Amino acid sequence: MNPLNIAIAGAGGRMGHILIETILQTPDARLAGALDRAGSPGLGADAAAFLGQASGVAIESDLAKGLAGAQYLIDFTRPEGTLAHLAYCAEHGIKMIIGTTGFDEAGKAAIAAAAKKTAIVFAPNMSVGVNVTLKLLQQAAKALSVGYDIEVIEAHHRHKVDAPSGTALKMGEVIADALGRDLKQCAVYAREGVTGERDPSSIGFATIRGGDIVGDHTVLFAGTGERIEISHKSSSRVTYAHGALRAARFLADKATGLYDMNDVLSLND
Ligand SMILES: NC(=O)C1=CN([C@@H]2O[C@H](COP(=O)(O)OP(=O)(O)OC[C@H]3O[C@@H](n4cnc5c(N)ncnc54)[C@H](OP(=O)(O)O)[C@@H]3O)[C@@H](O)[C@H]2O)C=CC1
Ligand SMILES: O=C(O)C1=N[C@H](C(=O)O)C[C@H](O)C1
Repeated sequence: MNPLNIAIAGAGGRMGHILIETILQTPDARLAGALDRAGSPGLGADAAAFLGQASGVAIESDLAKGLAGAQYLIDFTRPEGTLAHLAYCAEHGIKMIIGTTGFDEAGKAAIAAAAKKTAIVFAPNMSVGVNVTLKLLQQAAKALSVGYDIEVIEAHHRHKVDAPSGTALKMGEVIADALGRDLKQCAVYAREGVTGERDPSSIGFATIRGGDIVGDHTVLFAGTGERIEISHKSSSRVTYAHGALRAARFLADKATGLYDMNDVLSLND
């Protein structure tokens, strides 16, 4: 069996490290390249140096060098980095697995456009558990559509730069869709001062940042006389890395198209 030749963007980042470690332990995958942004301190070093190992793959900022032997690019970086990689991958038919969060509408549109030229899985959370939780939320929202106030609470490590998390926003979208609401119209992202009473049609978001929290998400359905909480807690980033590799395997027979983890995990209704 030919291995999946995978390059990693953000090779020096938290997700980059766990992805490189996971690929080196995965028989059907081969580390085929490693990228980081120009100016990154790790450029030129072996991509597995942080493990005390030699992978034979140096970290590059030049996309042509870093992607020369790659069929897939797994990208967990920042929107501006992903969008630069996207243009190159679309042009060269390199399939992408995009885990980066924090895109604006124009960024999401650019990903959809690139998927006409190459195959892409784009998902704010690649863990199996979160994607199953999204299904539970869909069901709960339909059953609790009247008389329950909905609040999404997320907590992440002190280094996270975007808020609310991509996963929290996805949870809000899934719930809003199930209720026939538009998240853009009903989301409340912050409260301070005299806010007035809660609008029952709103979906509230609360963000906590601190320490080394990998990623916790809870959706609270608060009714009269009872509360339902649906929670997912990540204790290791390895679950995201395994999801990203499942996404790469899923793309093996796809030439173009935009997919999400529902497609990868066969969770579509
Ligand atoms: N979909 C999912 O399942 C998950 C998604 N994420 C998302 O993945 C992203 C990365 O998270 P994490 O690994 O914790 O972040 P880190 O900050 O640890 O890593 C980001 C990496 O991307 C590099 N980078 C930053 N800017 C650019 C750029 N403009 N071009 C190229 N590379 C760049 C950084 O380089 P340098 O350090 O030199 O700046 C670093 O190597 C976030 O958006 C996060 O929300 C995270 C976990 C799971
Ligand atoms: O930045 C992180 O760490 C994470 N980001 C993703 C998000 O924004 O939802 C996924 C996970 O929660 C970890």
